[in-house]
Amino acid sequence: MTAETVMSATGLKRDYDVGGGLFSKPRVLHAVAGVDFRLSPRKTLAVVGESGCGKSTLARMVTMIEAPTAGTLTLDSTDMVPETWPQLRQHVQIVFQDPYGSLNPRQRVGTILEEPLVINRPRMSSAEREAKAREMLGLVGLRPEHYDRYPHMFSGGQRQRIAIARALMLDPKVLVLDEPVSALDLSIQSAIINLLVDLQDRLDLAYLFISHDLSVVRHLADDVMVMYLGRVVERGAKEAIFGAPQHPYTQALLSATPKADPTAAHERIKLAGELPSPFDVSDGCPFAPRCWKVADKCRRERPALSDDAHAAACFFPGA
Ligand SMILES: Nc1ncnc2c1ncn2[C@@H]1O[C@H](COP(=O)(O)OP(=O)(O)OP(=O)(O)O)[C@@H](O)[C@H]1O
Repeated sequence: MTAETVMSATGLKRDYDVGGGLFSKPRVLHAVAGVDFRLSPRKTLAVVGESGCGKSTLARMVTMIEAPTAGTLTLDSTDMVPETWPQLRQHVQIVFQDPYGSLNPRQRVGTILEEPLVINRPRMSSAEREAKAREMLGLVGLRPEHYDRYPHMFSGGQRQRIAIARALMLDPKVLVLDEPVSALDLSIQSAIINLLVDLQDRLDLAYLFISHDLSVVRHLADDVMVMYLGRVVERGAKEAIFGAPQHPYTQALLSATPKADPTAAHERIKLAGELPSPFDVSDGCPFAPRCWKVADKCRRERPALSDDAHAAACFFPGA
């Protein structure tokens, strides 16, 4: 691993036993089915894909809420296993989609911000905690008097700023941003995205940015990982993914996103059918049932993802 990798995953898997009763065995659902990635300081890796592709499961493993079924996760070369979670957790913080549900309505902003310090920095004095909370309020663009207010007194965008400030209280290395602007009005989204860009720069943060919205990813990402049914089907630098998508699934996702240049020719690819049941994944390519390029080989064999900087798990990549 290079010194420039803050977090890495190798062969990461998470299975769930689903169903099962008196007369039937539970079935195994492969929510994340072998994912590799590297995250560098000051960089943003975007994870994109439809609902159900495994993004939230990945976020739960990375934030040490759930252990992987198989594979390894490391933070600064230390394995992230239940024994090391207590010492590593403070370095990986998460910002959720819903700024209304993620803040305790009965607590003042100051209390909300200081809670992680009360738990993780027991020797810090209350004056030091307050100073840190006020510093973070300023950093996210809020005012000192907001310290004493309650969440209901803020707009959605301001609440998300509070959630971001709380995530920064322990000086993390990695922020997991789980659809952080999806619940906000369009006009507020760009202000929050600009804030995230500014904070990354100032605080040397690495972002794992989970989103189904490619137009947001276009603004924030350095690298992009496209997931489908628990697997990475394409990954590469943002410019490569947006400029020359190789996997038919990525092409379909992109064709449904407004273009940076609205005058450019642009044909929308309609995907046939819904995301299939995660139980019905065959030995072949998981995307085969919805793919317009499908050939016999795709139904029999699963295409691998190469180690190339820009790679697509497809037998017929490209236009
Ligand atoms: N605790 C669980 N028990 C059983 N199945 C689960 C559990 N958590 C997730 N799954 C299943 O794993 C698959 C991936 O789910 P996940 O929530 O990670 O996807 P997602 O891409 O984050 O979707 P969304 O954007 O809707 O949250 C889905 O088929 C889901 O039903």
